Amino acid sequence: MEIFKYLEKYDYEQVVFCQDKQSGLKAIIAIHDTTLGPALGGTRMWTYESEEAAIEDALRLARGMTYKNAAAGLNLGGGKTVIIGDPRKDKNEEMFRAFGRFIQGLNGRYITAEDVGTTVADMDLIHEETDYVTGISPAFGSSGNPSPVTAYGVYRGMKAAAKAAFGTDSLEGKVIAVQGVGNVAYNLCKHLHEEGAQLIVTDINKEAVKRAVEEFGARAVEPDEIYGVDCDIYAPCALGATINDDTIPQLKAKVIAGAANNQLKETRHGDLIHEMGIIYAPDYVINAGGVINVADELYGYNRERAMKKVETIYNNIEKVIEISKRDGIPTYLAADRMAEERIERMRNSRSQFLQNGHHILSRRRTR
Ligand SMILES: NC(=O)C1=CN([C@@H]2O[C@H](COP(=O)(O)OP(=O)(O)OC[C@H]3O[C@@H](n4cnc5c(N)ncnc54)[C@H](O)[C@@H]3O)[C@@H](O)[C@H]2O)C=CC1
Ligand SMILES: CC(C)CC(=O)C(=O)O
Repeated sequence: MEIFKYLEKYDYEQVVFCQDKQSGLKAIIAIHDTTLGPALGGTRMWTYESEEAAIEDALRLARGMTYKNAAAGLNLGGGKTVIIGDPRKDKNEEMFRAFGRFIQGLNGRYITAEDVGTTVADMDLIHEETDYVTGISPAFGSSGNPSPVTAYGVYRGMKAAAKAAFGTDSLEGKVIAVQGVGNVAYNLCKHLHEEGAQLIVTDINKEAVKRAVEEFGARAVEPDEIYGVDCDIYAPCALGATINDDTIPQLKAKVIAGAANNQLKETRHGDLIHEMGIIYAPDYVINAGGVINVADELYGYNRERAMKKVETIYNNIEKVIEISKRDGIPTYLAADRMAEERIERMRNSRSQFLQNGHHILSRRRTR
């Protein structure tokens, strides 16, 4: 991988490699763009096939956060961390504390939170070493686990996309195929079940599938069968790149709306589904609920205020679909334009985020 060529192509600011032999920490912090403010994005722990795959994931996810935070109207830039390792076997206290010290060393340019493979308990360990972490336990005046709020935002965004496709935002009786029933999708399924949707689920974790079958009356299918099932809505809620050359020909859904980051393998796959008449709710617009929620901590967490902002996801999905129809462009492009326009507007009045010795997070303890 020609790293600087890649960084230049998408204009990344900084990549930090963190190594701590004692704890086994191997982490990559990618900071994409801090025009709007410090980079906020979660930490993913995953067993990557190669170091190159881990670097690529960190970079793609960090850029996604720049667009997510901008489109959500947050005054935050985009960054993300990946920790290389198996979250079921390789975690230890020293690892997250060492990672916390690396974050502290960035002096506020990057703020972390949960993502796949990390939990509130992990964030609490990071918090032992740095204030630049969100999604820690509510006992610290924090917002806790972001997944239920992400799920609520996805549910609202899915309704907005359904309205454009079916003429009503009611999901009653709609058949929804959910890929991955982890932290976010479990909570999403709860909302969908309560509204009377019929669920088809899959996961590589059999326990997660069993829970969805038992609690929501979902029908279970094998992981590779989910793309081709007869359904109204496909909700990708596992990992990225599931909308690709292999899966697109199998899709029967009229709407794609789910929580996963980086759902399109390549942008041309967004063009393809647009040509097929599928309404795609852009990933970083629909799954912004979690980051909106944790970002509220920067003002002293207020759940009511955070949830009010999460509600705007419905309008943002409507807006993106409107722009797509008006300009005859795919929704992913409409979302990119919306985010880029906001960053450009702010670029004129702000340069790189600079720490001024008094970070906004320092307010959290005083309330
Ligand atoms: N947790 C949050 O608040 C947010 C999460 N996201 C994204 O949403 C997605 C889900 O996140 P979480 O629910 O937190 O993660 P999670 O790890 O709790 O859930 C993911 C689930 O997908 C399953 N899975 C993995 N590969 C699979 C495959 N090939 N087929 C079927 N199932 C598979 C896993 O077994 C797991 O149950 C991720 O892409 C994440 O980056 C985005 C925004 C916020
Ligand atoms: C989990 C969120 C709090 C932040 C994030 O990394 C995301 O939205 O993907």
